Amino acid sequence: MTAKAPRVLISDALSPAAVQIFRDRGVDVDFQPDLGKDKDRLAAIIGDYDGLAIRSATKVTAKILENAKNLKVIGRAGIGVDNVDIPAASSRGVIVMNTPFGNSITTAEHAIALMFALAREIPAADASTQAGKWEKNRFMGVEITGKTLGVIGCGNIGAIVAERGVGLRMKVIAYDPFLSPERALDLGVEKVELDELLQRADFITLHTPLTDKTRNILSAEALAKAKKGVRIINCARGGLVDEAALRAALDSGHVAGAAFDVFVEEPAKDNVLFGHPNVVCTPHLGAATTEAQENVALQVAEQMSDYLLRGAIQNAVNFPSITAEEAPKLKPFIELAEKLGSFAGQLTETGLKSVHITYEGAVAGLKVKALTASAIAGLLRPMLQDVNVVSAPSIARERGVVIEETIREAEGEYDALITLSVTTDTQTRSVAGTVFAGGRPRIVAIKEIKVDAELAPSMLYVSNEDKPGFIGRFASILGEAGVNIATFALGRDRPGGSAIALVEVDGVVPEKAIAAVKDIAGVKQVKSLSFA
Ligand SMILES: NC(=O)c1ccc[n+]([C@@H]2O[C@H](COP(=O)([O-])OP(=O)(O)OC[C@H]3O[C@@H](n4cnc5c(N)ncnc54)[C@H](O)[C@@H]3O)[C@@H](O)[C@H]2O)c1
Ligand SMILES: O=C(O)CC[C@@H](O)C(=O)O
Repeated sequence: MTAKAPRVLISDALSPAAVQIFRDRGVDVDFQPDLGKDKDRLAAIIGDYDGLAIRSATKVTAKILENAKNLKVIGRAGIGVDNVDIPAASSRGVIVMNTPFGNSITTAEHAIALMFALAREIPAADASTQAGKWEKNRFMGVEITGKTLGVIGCGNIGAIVAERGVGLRMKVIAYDPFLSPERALDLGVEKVELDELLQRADFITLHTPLTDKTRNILSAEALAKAKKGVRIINCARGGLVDEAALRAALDSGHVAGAAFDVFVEEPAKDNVLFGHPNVVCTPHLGAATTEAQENVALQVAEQMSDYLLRGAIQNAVNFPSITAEEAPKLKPFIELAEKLGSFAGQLTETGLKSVHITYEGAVAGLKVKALTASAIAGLLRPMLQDVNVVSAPSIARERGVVIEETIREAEGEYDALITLSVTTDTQTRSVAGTVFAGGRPRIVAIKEIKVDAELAPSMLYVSNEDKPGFIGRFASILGEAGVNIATFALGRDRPGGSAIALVEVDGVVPEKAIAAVKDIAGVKQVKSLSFA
């Protein structure tokens, strides 16, 4: 039987190149470029799709996600993912990926274009000339050469703008707390604090994401500190500049001009900046070139197909990246991590406090974040419904569970070992496993007692005092209950000490038989486990 092709909905105006990529890769694609504007219709049909490819018009809200019963991945053909409710997507296990570089050059070029438009009043001069006015004396511009360009946010796009600024013989200064001195040197920019940038810049260009820290980074107070006659360009996100305060600063002449591609409210139909003679506006065109749109459309279609067809994760904002080459190597360890988590989760009866996962040997070189997420998903699944590898870490964090990882060389007899220690209100329990040849995960220690067992769909776990007679009595209880024992793994810390048994059984062990096992002298805990 051939597997059903995954279905992807494109709900914004992506380049048709994306449609072709999906088709070539064997993904069933539905291209509805205007759907993003119709949230009710989107909510009505989203349940039919495994993937959703968007630009900025589609708003993926928690409500849309509630209806997205089959959704596995959202792909943003572009950079900003502020139109996606990431926590809601994560808690539903939906991967959200973007294309961080495909439109950077284009957007940087738009910022430079707007800088020239401001410096030489090109839009107003164009309108006047085409109106037959020939106002040669009205439009007196400023030269850019030798001026100071202040870049706020020197990441992908800011760095390209900075380099172009240096090429234009400008003095470039940058404010970005995460810009290293080495990178600043490489780019030929001077790293400064925000206040210094405000005091020195003739042009300010913004290139940060919109966060709680950057919202209104150019507030009324900041604008007041800026050099008189400054010109401001925003091609990043609406909300980085206080629009009303900027209008006041333009009206007073303190700010000489502003060029905005992005606005607090979009589509911007009626903005406080509109109508000012020294303001230039474009309708969020930063990424609007044929080249950039092809780049991001191709990239998002490739990334989404890779995930849906091969499990590879690239540029996800809510999960570590896994390449198509890594995916098959990780697979058996993901299964192992999830089973170790499930083992601990099924035995956990009191509140979880912390989880410590140690990766030893070959497994330490793999994407341990993905393995940790799998272990946490396995751990939480017996307690919570609908938890998966994407949502598990955030659910655990929300519940105050501390998650720690240790990565080290192999210390014992296994080339690769994962040890999961779970601390609850009452105890710490550890379980360790490895992957044997053929990719089969096996448990090799429980509570530091050596065992060797595969985790089968139906199992019984028993911990007891190591005393003669236990095995005979145990086997006859199961025999009397008509339960067949498939495999039997035993371990103990020392003769007469603590012992454990992991027993694979065919079918379900009746409660009565479990109660009878509990009554065997020296038995401390008996639990039916399922690893379906
Ligand atoms: N207009 C458009 O069409 C368009 C197109 C693409 C990207 N964008 C937007 O451009 C912005 C930049 O994109 P990018 O790809 O360069 O992002 P990026 O993540 O590569 O760079 C952002 C930079 O901002 C810095 N930063 C973060 N917080 C800061 C703070 N408080 N103060 C100063 N700097 C801070 C970061 O250190 C980083 O270097 C984003 O908001 C993105 O959504 C707009
Ligand atoms: O898709 C667009 O046109 C805008 C893209 C831009 O805002 C981005 O963040 O990549």
